Amino acid sequence: MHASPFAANLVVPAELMASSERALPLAVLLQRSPARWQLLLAWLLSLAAGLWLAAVELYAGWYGYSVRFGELDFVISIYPPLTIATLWVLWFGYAWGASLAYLSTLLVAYLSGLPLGWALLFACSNPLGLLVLSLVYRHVKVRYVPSSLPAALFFVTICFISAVSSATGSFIWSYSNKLSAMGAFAVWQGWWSGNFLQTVLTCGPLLLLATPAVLRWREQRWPQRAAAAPAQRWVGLVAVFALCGVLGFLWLSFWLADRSVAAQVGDTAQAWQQRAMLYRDSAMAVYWVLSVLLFALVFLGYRFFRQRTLQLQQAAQSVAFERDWALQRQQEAEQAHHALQTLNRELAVRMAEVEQLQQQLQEQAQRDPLTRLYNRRYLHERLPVELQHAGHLGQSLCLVLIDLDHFKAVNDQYGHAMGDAVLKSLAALFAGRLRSADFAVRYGGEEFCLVLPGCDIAGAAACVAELQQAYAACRVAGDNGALQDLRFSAGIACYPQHGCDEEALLREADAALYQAKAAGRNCVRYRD
Ligand SMILES: Nc1nc2c(ncn2[C@@H]2O[C@H](COP(=O)(O)OP(=O)(O)OP(=O)(O)O)[C@@H](O)[C@H]2O)c(=O)[nH]1
Repeated sequence: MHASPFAANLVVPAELMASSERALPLAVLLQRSPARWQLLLAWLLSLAAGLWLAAVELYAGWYGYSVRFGELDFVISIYPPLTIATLWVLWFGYAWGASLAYLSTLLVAYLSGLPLGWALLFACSNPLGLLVLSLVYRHVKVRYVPSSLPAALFFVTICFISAVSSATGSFIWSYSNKLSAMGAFAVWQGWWSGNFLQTVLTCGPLLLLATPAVLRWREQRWPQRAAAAPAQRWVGLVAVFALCGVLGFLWLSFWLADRSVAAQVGDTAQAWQQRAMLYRDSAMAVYWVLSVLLFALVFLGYRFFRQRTLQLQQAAQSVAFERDWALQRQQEAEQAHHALQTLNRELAVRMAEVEQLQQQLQEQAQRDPLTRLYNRRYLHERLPVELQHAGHLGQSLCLVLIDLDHFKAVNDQYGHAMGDAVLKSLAALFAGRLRSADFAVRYGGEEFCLVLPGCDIAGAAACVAELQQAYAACRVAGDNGALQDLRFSAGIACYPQHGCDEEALLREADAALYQAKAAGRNCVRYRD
């Protein structure tokens, strides 16, 4: 039995392995197992660590590195809870990391004096950026561990898109803190660049170092089923999302720069100078963002078409494999068919041989070997059938017993060979003179029996008389001389008048034969 191996042939190349493991649902916390407490404890410790680090920053009054970008001073903000939340998103799923990011940001914002309403809104910014990250990694087949160059480049790209997405929070911050447009622009630039650099520089190494151990720990407690096939439409969605984000980024960059100068300085020459400088600085930022975007789109497109190409190649391979497999099966079937035909032919030959042997055996069982006449067994088989047939047709049937006269003397005088020859010559006479419906049987040593269906006594007597004449005319030659004028006596019994069965008829014919012998031989007798 051949199993189609084409399914086994569909091996996904290593580089197309599912990028992120399937998310661990929050519902695992409801399962009755010690592992849920470990997980909850780990999550709470992560939250506490993030909050503690954020609080340290808050009270130390240090939010990141100050840099000068052209004429603009801004702080590349560092926000520790973001690193922890990103790792939770990638290792355990969006819900774990997003909830952690939201709660820590909410607390930090509230502690730093933001009104609760604004804080609740503001805390959505990082989960928004993480959503982009999570969506991309769940639906594009790239490993999130940056262990190879493509994976690392993809990681940097996605971190950038995620950072730009989450930087929307900077406007809420600026607005709620009543910062000028110029200040908002600086906060925003610092937010996304800090977010981006922090994620790449802290999460990247941590993912490389700790992912195997974390996943082993997770796998032991919550073994995963096979990852679902990624939906290709998400690739397009993510690309559109990124494009919209960056186009928004460009528009905001110029709008803020323009507004800041127009609002603060007015339409003077100094204002125009400041405006030109801001445009130049923004253009630089735009240049870098566009470069990254271009790279991201090219990379995403490359990955997408590579995946599609590989899938097509695999499909073509499996079709070719399936076709070869089917051809092979067909060849095997043809070979089997030929072998079967040869066997059938051999079987037919053997069957014919067996039939021939059976016929020979049957002949041997029914014939006398010396005279080739039927034997007594045949008479017992055939006579009842002939009697039944005669009864159906209302016809008569004669049975004649023949015994050679003085045959012993032949043997004694000329030898057994001559005796055999005499027996054979009489048998030949029967074969030549009887009708096709009649048959002759060698009944005993020198005794013969004739069965003549449809024949009455007169007909039988005439037949016997002809045979006696012919026999007398026979000349049988042997080594010791030749014999002529051979004689036999006969007794006739006729169905139905002398009997209706084999035994009665044989008895009657034997009695008649006895009478013929008694009457001097070379004659025929029957009862009228
Ligand atoms: N050569 C030869 N002789 C046979 C065969 N079967 C029987 N005999 C001989 O046939 C002879 C029969 O002799 P008997 O029964 O005395 O009969 P008979 O000499 O013909 O005398 P009647 O029948 O009275 O005329 C015996 O000598 C048998 O040996 C045979 O197959 N071949």
